[in-house]
Amino acid sequence: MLEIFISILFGLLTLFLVSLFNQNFIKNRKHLAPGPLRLPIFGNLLQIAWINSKEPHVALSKLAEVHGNIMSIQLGSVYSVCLNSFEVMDEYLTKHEFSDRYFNAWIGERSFHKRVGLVFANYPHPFNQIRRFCLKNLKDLGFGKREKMHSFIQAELVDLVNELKSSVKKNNGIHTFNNFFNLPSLNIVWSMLAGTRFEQNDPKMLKLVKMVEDFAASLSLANGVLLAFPEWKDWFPNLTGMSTQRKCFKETNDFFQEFINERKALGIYKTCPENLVDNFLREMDAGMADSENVFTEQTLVTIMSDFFMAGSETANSTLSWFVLYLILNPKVQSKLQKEVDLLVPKGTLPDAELEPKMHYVRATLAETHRMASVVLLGIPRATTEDMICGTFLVPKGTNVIANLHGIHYDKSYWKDPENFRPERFLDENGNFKNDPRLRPFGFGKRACPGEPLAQISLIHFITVLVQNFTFLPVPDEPLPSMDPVCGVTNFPQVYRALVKCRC
Ligand code: HEM
Repeated sequence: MLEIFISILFGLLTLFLVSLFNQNFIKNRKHLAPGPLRLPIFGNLLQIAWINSKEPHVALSKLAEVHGNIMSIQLGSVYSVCLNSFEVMDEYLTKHEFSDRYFNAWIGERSFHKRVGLVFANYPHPFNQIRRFCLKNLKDLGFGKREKMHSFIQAELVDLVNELKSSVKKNNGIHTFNNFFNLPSLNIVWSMLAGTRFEQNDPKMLKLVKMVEDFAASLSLANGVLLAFPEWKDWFPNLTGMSTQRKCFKETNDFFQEFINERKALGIYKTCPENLVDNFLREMDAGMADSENVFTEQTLVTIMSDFFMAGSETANSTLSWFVLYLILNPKVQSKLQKEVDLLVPKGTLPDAELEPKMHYVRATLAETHRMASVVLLGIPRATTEDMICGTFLVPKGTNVIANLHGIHYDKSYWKDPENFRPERFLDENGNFKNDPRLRPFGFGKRACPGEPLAQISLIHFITVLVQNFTFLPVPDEPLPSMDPVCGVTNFPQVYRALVKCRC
């Protein structure tokens, strides 16, 4: 019996060593970027988990200190390259050859198992066509223009202030921040797609909020393993969170399809289109005869889902971090209130002329973006052909990870990255100064198309929040934790605050 056991053990050990040797030395690795030793099956996943299982971006930054800013990482079966400095991201992510997205069977679950939509559209075709359509629509519908945005956002802000006031009144001045900014963030994206907003407590809106929250909750690290082992989604659907996700994808896609059906039945889109969906339906009709037409209903459903997933979670997370930073940095909060009180009369919003004068508000937003780095590792890119980076080969189809958190926490540049210090974005005269190394919205052709919309709405939210409230720690409770909850976006843990109305 013992002999059989020893033979099996010996066999397994030999298999392990052969595989280890093959993975690291036999395959043609000598031209590839350096990286940590790959283990059989898991590649580098175990090392990443060993270094920091809760914050993989921190583990990648640590590994990059040893292996360099262009580093090979084997994520299970997926060969990847991780970029870790501003210089390499600025040089490579702006190139055509780095402008595709990594796509696998897991990612395809949300988009009819096809590369339709915008976020994962194949580069350059149909990406160029779809992106051009989306940008033109954002522009034509007024998103990105301050005056137009003003009217869209106003209603969200009024509701937000009332909601917070009534919550603190009910709870002796205490509010628990848990996805509090989800609803207004979703509503802004919805008004872009649909041309209208939902009223508070509209059952349809509440359903949509729940779907997006369930989806975000399902994006745990256990679920992230599907990036490395997409086939596990069918082998272990419950363990990997795939079952919940499938339900979310179906519900959200059905929701969008229902709206598209309503617009089609209404028929207004043919004569006077009112929103992005109407404009898309027109493109669909115009291209009916063209077999190459990329304007299909599945593409439209996926674009809607893309904007929801990409636009609402990010704004919700940024605002949640912003309030938390204010609680922990009372001096910043009073400086902000001073500037807002001076420039923006109570009950009004900053208009297009005032906004450039709001130096401290803009600096605080920039510092919030830097410190929160809500899209920690970007959205995975892929190379369209073999590329030489420095002296290394990055083969065609490589999954490329951009460690955006790494560039925002680079000690050699920011000096004290762990401190929340908006002043780093002010010049000697107290004027806001942008920093090219602040890259929350990414790089190049695939950079975030929602940036103008996000920036304008965030400035409005910040202004109204400090205009109306002061956020403080809850007396006799430990300070809220800065430890993040990492999924695709980076969230603060649920926290409580003492909220004082400034009315
Ligand atoms: C705080 C707010 C936001 C942050 C930090 C953020 C960040 C990002 C980042 C890092 C990327 C990947 C860029 C790259 O690959 O280089 C991205 C892509 C994208 N974002 Fe945003 N985003 C925000 C808000 C929004 C909003 C409001 C929308 C829509 C209304 C949006 C829609 C998208 C889309 C569609 C893409 C994919 C673009 C493509 O692949 O061509 N985002 N975003």
